[in-house]
Amino acid sequence: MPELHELKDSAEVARAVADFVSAALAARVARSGMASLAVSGGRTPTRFFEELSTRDLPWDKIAITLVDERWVRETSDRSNARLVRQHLIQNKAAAARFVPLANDAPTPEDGLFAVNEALEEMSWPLACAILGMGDDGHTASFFPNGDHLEEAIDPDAALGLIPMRAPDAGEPRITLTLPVLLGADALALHIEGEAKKPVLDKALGEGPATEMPIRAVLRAKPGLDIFWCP
Ligand SMILES: O=C1O[C@H](COP(=O)(O)O)[C@@H](O)[C@H](O)[C@H]1O
Repeated sequence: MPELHELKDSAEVARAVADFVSAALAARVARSGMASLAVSGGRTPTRFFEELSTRDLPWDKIAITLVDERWVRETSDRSNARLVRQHLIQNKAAAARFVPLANDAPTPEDGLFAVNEALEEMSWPLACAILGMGDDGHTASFFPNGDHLEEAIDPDAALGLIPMRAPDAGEPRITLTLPVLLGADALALHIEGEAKKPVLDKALGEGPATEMPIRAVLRAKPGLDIFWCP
């Protein structure tokens, strides 16, 4: 069963997730001298990003990337990188190195090589990864009916980063794959709002992971920490 942390409100969740991330980053820097964090985009993480950005951490030894990205320019308000720059790479965390998952190439396929090269400069495996979840049960860019979904949620996936297109994904996407996320020292799911609880309950039930891809994570990591508030 997952470890469900039910918090009062968004501010409490932000503090709890920031505590979780800070502990993982501090432990890894103490052990290895540097650490990497992968965060989600979307609407949920803003407050958590702002809280984390104020924490006393050795930010100059920390690299931050995303678990997934929409293939748009950073000027777009759909850009997850834009969200990270505006709300996380601020305050004390301004000293961290941010490695975006998108570039100016016209498609994720065209940009993949350069993104992989940039990611290689980070320390691996991740010290921490924070996932979100959409109302359709997608996480990262593991979308139902995604053209590379089966490859992305294969625990033995050969690639760590792959493009993804799906009918409900909006833009073309790029996403870290399941084994990269599972390899993190600390992995958690951060969700907020009454509407997400029944989605989570359904995901914890039976059914194919391709229908609700968050199941791939819940099943591979049964003790997953889940942070939620109404
Ligand atoms: O498109 C995305 O959506 C999910 C969930 O976002 P939310 O707006 O419901 O919080 C997010 O985790 C993912 O990173 C993002 O690309």
